[in-house]
Amino acid sequence: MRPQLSEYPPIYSGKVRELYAIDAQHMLLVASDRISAYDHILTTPIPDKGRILTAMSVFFFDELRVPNHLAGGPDDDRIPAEVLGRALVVKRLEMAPVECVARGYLAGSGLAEYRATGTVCGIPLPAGLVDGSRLPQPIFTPATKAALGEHDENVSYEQIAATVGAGLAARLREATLDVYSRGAEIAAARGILLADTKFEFGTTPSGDLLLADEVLTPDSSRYWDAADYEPGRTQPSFDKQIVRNWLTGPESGWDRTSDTPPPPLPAEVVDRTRARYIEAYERVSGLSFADWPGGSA
Ligand SMILES: Nc1ncnc(-c2cnn(Cc3cccc(F)c3)c2)c1Cl
Repeated sequence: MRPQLSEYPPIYSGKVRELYAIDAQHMLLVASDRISAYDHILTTPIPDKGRILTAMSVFFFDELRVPNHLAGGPDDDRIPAEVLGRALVVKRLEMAPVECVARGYLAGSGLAEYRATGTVCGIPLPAGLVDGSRLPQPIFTPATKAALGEHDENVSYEQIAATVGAGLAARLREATLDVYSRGAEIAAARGILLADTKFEFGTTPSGDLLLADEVLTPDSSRYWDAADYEPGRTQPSFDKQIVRNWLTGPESGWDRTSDTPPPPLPAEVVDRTRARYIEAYERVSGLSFADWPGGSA
């Protein structure tokens, strides 16, 4: 008999995820069906988004064989029925206060910093790069965690070393670049470019460094379709472009420069977006989402 979610004290609620306490050593990490766009959490959920992104994290945890915070499988008895398939039992860690970002391509805040300074997080890059340029090799571009609703602040490696110590900073950089490179290689072989990603790591009482949080999902990474890749413009998001186009198109009646919240999404946009998340999972993992726990079936 599975416990009720209400038996677990809530610890933290993020934009699209929640964290609950199971016991002194374990937490429940829950992914919702909420989707955010243009820094707004949309009122319309994408059915199964939480389950699909949980399945993606589990695929990469398993495939990349990285020491990680998982304390059980996706059907662990401690997972309440109402969140089965979109929740994971994880070991409670001492989280490093660093957003560990790896970039293989230039986009977003990295592009903005490059255009202003020719560097990203103090790392000099070749001249002449454009939006979407592939970098000569992936770079570690850490950020400090921002308050809910704020953007993370890119910081230099030296600043991270000053914060967490040279030893842990080196371990974070090495693990970040290793996991990103191997994950990006798997995805690229299946036609999906992981342009960048954000990891979180934590340590156990005995000092082991474990990969935590979500891993190489479309919420923590930029997913681009390799077939549409064309440097020199903003690349379309594999999973969010349908929503972005509708919100900024003539049908939504929404002005993203206004302070008004985005309108609800039409069913067709929701359905196509759900299909894109499933397509991303099945292409990257080679697995069938139909086999994943939870859901109405
Ligand atoms: N294994 C761990 N041990 C200790 N703390 C964390 C931890 C804290 N914060 N976050 C980010 C987050 C993940 C999901 C839902 C949220 F609401 C927030 C993760 C983890 Cl994953």
